[in-house]
Amino acid sequence: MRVIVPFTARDPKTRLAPVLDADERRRFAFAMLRDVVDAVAAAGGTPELLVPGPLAPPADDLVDDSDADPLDDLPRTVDERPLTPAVNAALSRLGDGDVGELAVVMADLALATPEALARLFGAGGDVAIAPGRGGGTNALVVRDPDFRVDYHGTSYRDHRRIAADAGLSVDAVDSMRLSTDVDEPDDLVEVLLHGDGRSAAWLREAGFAVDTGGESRVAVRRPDG
Ligand SMILES: Nc1nc2c(ncn2[C@@H]2O[C@H](COP(=O)(O)OP(=O)(O)OP(=O)(O)O)[C@@H](O)[C@H]2O)c(=O)[nH]1
Ligand SMILES: C[C@H](OP(=O)(O)O)C(=O)O
Repeated sequence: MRVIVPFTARDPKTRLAPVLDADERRRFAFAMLRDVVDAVAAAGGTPELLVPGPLAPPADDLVDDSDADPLDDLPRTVDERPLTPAVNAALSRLGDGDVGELAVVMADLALATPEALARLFGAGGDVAIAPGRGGGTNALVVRDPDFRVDYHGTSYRDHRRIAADAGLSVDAVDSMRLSTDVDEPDDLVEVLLHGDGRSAAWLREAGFAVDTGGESRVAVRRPDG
């Protein structure tokens, strides 16, 4: 399965600005991207980056010199357009030659595991969707050239409608790990609680910890932040 991973390092993760400065958001975005690329490859997928320009990954965030960067030598398509037209251009390869299916997996799925992704890749339907909490579309598999994406807002609902209008079947994949995209400060607690990759390690290194201190809902704290 070829797996497109859209990623931008241009002022990424702005909704995390209340807790991370611009350089930190960029580093954390790369840590999540590396986790996602590792999980996609371990699930048997072939990751390809979809980026708006050249990438300059922060090498000093790797654990040590022997820590191979999963981004090295990864195939990448550069498309300066916004997310939706860039992904649709990538999906237009469907039906060419031997490209019978393509997956799109967002780079902010810090909890994605090989098992969860393998379940998505093996799901049925002309379109298989892993919804995000709040109505987004965190990952999908497309097997029909008539399907097009329309991201942002309640894109899960929009994608179901687009598929229905084209007469395509949809399989929804119920997965806590794929439904957790890391957008808001509250999402960081999920990474600390359930993550065991570079993203969780990066947050701990940056001083974040789970805060159970009397709130009705658990949060994160960063004593020096
Ligand atoms: N290639 C490409 N990827 C993008 C673009 N915008 C967002 N992405 C990626 O799409 C995925 C979902 O991004 P969002 O969470 O919607 O946006 P974000 O820019 O990361 O975060 P916010 O600034 O908080 O909205 C992430 O993997 C992003 O890196 C874009 O314009 N081009
Ligand atoms: C990609 C987009 O992400 P969001 O903007 O909802 O985080 C979506 O799920 O449609």
